[in-house]
Amino acid sequence: MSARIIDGKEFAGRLRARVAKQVDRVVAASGRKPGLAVVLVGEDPASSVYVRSKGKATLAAGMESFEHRLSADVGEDELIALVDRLNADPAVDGILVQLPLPRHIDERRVITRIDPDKDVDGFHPVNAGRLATGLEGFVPCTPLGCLMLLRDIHPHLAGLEAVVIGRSNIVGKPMGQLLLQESCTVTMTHSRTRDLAAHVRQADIVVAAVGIPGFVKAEWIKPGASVIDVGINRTDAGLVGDVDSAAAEVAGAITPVPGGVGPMTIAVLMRNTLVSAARREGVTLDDDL
Ligand SMILES: Nc1nc(=O)c2c([nH]1)NC[C@@H]1CN(c3ccc(C(=O)N[C@@H](CCC(=O)O)C(=O)O)cc3)C=[N+]21
Repeated sequence: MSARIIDGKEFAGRLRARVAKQVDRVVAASGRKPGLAVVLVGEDPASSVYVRSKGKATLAAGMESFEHRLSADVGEDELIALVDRLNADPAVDGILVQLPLPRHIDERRVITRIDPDKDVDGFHPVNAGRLATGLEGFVPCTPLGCLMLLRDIHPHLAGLEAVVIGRSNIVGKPMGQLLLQESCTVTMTHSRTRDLAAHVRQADIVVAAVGIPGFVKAEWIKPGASVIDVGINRTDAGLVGDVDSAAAEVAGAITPVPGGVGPMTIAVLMRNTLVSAARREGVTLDDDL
């Protein structure tokens, strides 16, 4: 049996189209476009590529893009001052500070400085707390994109066994919260988990976010399970995920790398920016976002 390949790129394209359609409502109500500010410190090539594609997607959705490129040796206080200006700027609905930051900058200080109601990345501890307690806030783009793909495959997620591999604040932890909110039975696994294979074998849903190429073996996957591969690893063989490619022979559905979760991350960023603008302007949006 061969798995259904989940076309994240196509799904993301449709989400972006729904976002673009509703941007007009904010424009009509407020006389301005939703605005996303992206801050890039330094010139890491991969980060530059991501920032460029975020800017392009923002403009394509009919929103305003503000790009701030700072040199790698910028002082922490200067970065904080920029965040303060963006917090105070009424044209800015969303603020994204591209991670990772150079080592001399305290990432937590920068993230916690962002106004939680402009934190379209959902990285601020206030938004993590809102997610954990079921309050309205911003959910990190990658796990929310994964959930959208999973909902498409499983109209009834309740009661399914979900195994999350990886416990980062950016993917693993919020992914676990989202699946729990959907009434899945969630197992959080990580580098210290004993007999990871035994956990994965029980799973109807596997979300892999460890950053190690081919870490999740095909033999671990329960036949027919849905596999979401969050890994984006650059190897000599090109971009590869965290899941062994042979898993596509066992799974019921699986996301490819590239073309799976990555494009969803950017589409959800557009969605979160629109939602932020709508909240700030008192505009109602359709619930197909
Ligand atoms: N504050 C912050 N927010 C982020 O959301 C954030 C970040 N920092 N730092 C870096 C990671 C990485 N990230 C990706 C976005 C899109 C693709 C994507 O579109 N990937 C394409 C391929 C792109 C390629 O060829 O490299 C795909 O998987 O098909 C990948 C990775 C967002 N990140």
